[in-house]
Amino acid sequence: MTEVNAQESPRLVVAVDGPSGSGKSSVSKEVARRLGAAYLDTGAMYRAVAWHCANSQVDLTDPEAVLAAAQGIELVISVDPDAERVVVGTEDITQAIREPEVTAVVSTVATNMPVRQLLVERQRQMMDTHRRIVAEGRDITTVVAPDADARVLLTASAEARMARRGIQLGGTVGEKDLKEQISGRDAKDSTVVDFMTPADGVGLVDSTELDLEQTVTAMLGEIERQAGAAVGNPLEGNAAATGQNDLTDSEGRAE
Ligand SMILES: Nc1ncnc2c1ncn2[C@@H]1O[C@H](COP(=O)(O)OP(=O)(O)O)[C@@H](O)[C@H]1O
Ligand SMILES: Nc1ccn([C@H]2C[C@H](O)[C@@H](COP(=O)(O)OP(=O)(O)O)O2)c(=O)n1
Repeated sequence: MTEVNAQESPRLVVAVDGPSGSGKSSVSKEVARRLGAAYLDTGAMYRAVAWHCANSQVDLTDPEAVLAAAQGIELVISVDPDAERVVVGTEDITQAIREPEVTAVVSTVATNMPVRQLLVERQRQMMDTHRRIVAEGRDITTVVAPDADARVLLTASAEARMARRGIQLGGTVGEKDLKEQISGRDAKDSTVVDFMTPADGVGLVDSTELDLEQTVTAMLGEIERQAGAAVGNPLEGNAAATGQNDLTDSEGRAE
């Protein structure tokens, strides 16, 4: 097996969007590992702002207060696909941002347009500092990085997405709550950005009938089709897993 060496490989920017539970995070992380690339979870940034608001008694119904909180946040987010880490100030909130209390309110942050502008700017800055990066979210293919070397919309049926999230949460969440976490949140989020249909030039990967490995393979095929030589050589290498990931700067300061 030949590994991808991030230092020698050409610059590569991959943008991935899709609805909740389509597999963006798990698939993009694995794709980043195999391409010797950094990984940016932009959803974690919206979640961090939501956590920060809740933690500092900011009124989430007041858009200006939420914007002020987003402007003042001291956020550090890792871009190593093997070491997810989100820190606000001195507090590690990697786990806290996945709690249902944050999931329930994050759309309030994500539908605040000035906050979006601010975070989009920070995401672009972070992406600029990495030669090879896979970034995922809802508006990466259309707003954050429309000029990316490869752009992919990852979808799956609502049933498949709900079933996956149910398993991921250990079967602890009832069907009604799952539906709100998946379809309810997507409905709110899609009032400000379209992540259900691919924009012009964006490839589509439908993972409904695929398992995780098959989805990674399909995604890598689509990236190779679009980005060609920038992908490097070859696709089957797993740089990070074999200790060959040459990311010298595994953190991006998002401020
Ligand atoms: N193609 C797939 N087949 C089966 N399970 C999948 C697939 N893609 C992702 N999963 C699982 O579904 C869950 C949700 O995936 P995740 O990557 O968190 O989605 P998203 O980031 O789009 O919300 C995870 O437990 C993940 O392992
Ligand atoms: N680029 C992005 C990324 C996420 N968001 C929003 C949409 C979601 O409700 C939240 C959290 O995103 P995240 O990707 O963590 O959501 P999932 O639970 O994985 O579906 O942020 C966004 O509006 N734009």
